[in-house]
Amino acid sequence: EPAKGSREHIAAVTARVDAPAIRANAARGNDWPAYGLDYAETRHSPLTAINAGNVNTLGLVWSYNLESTRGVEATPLVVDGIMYVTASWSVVHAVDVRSGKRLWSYDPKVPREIGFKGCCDVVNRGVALYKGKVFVGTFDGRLVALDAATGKPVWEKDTIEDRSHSYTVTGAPRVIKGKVIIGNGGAEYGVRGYITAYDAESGEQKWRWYTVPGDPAKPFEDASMAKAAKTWDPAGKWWVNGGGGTVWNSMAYDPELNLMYVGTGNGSPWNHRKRSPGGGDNLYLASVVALDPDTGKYVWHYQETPGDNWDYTSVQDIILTDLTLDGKKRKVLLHAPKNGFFFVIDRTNGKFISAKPFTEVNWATGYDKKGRPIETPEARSREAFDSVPGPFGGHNWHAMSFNPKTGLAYFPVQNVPINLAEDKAWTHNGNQPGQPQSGTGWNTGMLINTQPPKSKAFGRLIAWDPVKQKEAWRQEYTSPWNGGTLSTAGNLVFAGSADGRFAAYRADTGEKLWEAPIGTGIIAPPVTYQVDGRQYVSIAVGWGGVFGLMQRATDKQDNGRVYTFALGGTTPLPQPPAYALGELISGVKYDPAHIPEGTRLYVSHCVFCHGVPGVDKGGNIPNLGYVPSRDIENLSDFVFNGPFLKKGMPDFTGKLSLDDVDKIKAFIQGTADAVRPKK
Ligand SMILES: O=C(O)c1cc(C(=O)O)c2c(n1)C(=O)C(=O)c1cc(C(=O)O)[nH]c1-2
Ligand SMILES: [Ca+2]
Repeated sequence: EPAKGSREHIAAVTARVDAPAIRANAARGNDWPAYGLDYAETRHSPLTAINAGNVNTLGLVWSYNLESTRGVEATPLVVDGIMYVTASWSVVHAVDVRSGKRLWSYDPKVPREIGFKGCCDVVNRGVALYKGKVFVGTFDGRLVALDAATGKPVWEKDTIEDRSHSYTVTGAPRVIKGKVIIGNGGAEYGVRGYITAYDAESGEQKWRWYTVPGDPAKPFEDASMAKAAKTWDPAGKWWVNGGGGTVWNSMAYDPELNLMYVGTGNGSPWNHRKRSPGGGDNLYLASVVALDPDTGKYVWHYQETPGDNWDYTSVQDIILTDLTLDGKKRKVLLHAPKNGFFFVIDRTNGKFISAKPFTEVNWATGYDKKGRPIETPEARSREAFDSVPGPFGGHNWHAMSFNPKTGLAYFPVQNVPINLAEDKAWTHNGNQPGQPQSGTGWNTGMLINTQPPKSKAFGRLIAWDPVKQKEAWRQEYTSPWNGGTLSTAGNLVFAGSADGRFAAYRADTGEKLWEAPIGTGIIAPPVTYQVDGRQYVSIAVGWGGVFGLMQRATDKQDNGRVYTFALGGTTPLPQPPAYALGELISGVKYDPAHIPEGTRLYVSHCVFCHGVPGVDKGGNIPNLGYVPSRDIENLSDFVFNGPFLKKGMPDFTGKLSLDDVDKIKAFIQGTADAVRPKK
């Protein structure tokens, strides 16, 4: 017997992680060997040692510093006490659960200068584990296989077929039938979505499936693309910008049906009229698609948001389960995408069963019997529309779990108010292949927040009954953007929140039973597992993601950390340092006549990282209302080849003029002046 935590031990226990082991573990719950725990991605653990009766004695065992200052979104994987977790910039850490100490770490050395190529922070949602190898998709689009015992790279593949466009990888790979499967992101900048399978052993590419058709003047890759092209209008030249449909988060697999399921992303540009002037559903955007995992061949799809116009990605977690509906047992999939409706779909054939709103919704009143949304007249307004849910989703990537005993799905629900109006001047310019990818502003074909949004911000944790299609309970949060969930057979739901609390709730009633004040905002989902007969709960913490770039709900902020809890744990919680906002800027000279144009420039180049000056309070990226006033006076020093290129800020040389910068300054100081409390 090699010593626990030794290379021999790690090699032996990780070598055993294969399909039968992952399936057997789903019933025992000793390990957490795959992203959603099992292929059905239920995130429901059968462990009961920690339960509703004793969770109040849960305490910290150890915390581990991820040395990360940006968003941490990873689901840690654990096999016999060996944990694999990722931090920002796709850095992988192997941690010994028995000691809380580092075994190894691996930094894929993503060039920090490309940070701006991602819409939504330099995050990573975790690794896949299979037969002794750990697989990570890196922010710059590589898929790297590491030796699980040593952290040394075994093979590496470039998954990006066109580097003139801003593709990034933030999602966790999955391993299905010996193939590592990974998609990518970039639909805020103009890319064509696809998903690729590589042989886990050799890295050889096995298949690739595109989610949207390419240039119709060229041969289509397969029949699914020819079929999809009929739902797009060539007058929109969607292929120039790529069309979107990125697969940046969810996958699930049904071994009996031999089908894998992927969720696809929004249209690129967002604006449907710009993308496809004659209308059309624009397949396979915002859909759940079933593929043959052996060949990558399209089998069926169900499109949740036809003709997407609101960044309504359908990449949210997909959960496979069986439900008794009208007295019949049905193989279904459960899905709560950004668009605010909870879907129950027949996973054998993609047939729509039901959809009901799980949150406030104003773009559609419901779904008809065929599974098409009934849109409200204002939903496609050119002038202005605060879509609810907003583009950050009624539910984003934050993990959902499903407890078959309570019959409830648990996930965080929210609204982030955003106003959308058509950018009438938008053209394909600036995003042509071969030209420098702009990436210096979202390429949406929309004016975003040039008019102040009126919808309300909120966040809550809900339990949803997919049979009744009804909320069973809720817990209100203090803000949007909260952590994903873990469900356990101990009648518990665990989840963290934006305001830095990690809590356990009764799964059947929602009553809060336990809480740990972590301090730092939480977005990632917890996991649970058993080591040497003791049950643990772990959560990776690190504020960030798209909302976390510009806003936060805490006054404390620490590096990324993994926290591990067990019954009777007595380690004191680390106290994160306080986060203090600076003074509101003042005295920067400007011409008020510049404010309207400055607003347009600011919202198209700055707002999605820096937020609204003096209104948002700054997240991981400073709010420009609260930096030293002289930095705004000297704004061009930061905008053109500035000091933050190494942190991922773009260089706006050639994209903005000195005049433009003056107008942006006017907007920043003007907005700060407008919100300054009157004496
Ligand atoms: O369309 C895309 O390709 C794409 C990619 C990503 C991503 O890769 O993180 C996000 C989004 N869209 C998106 O719309 C979104 O709200 C979002 C939030 C986050 C995050 O990690 O916090 N990523 C993304
Ligand atoms: Ca998106």
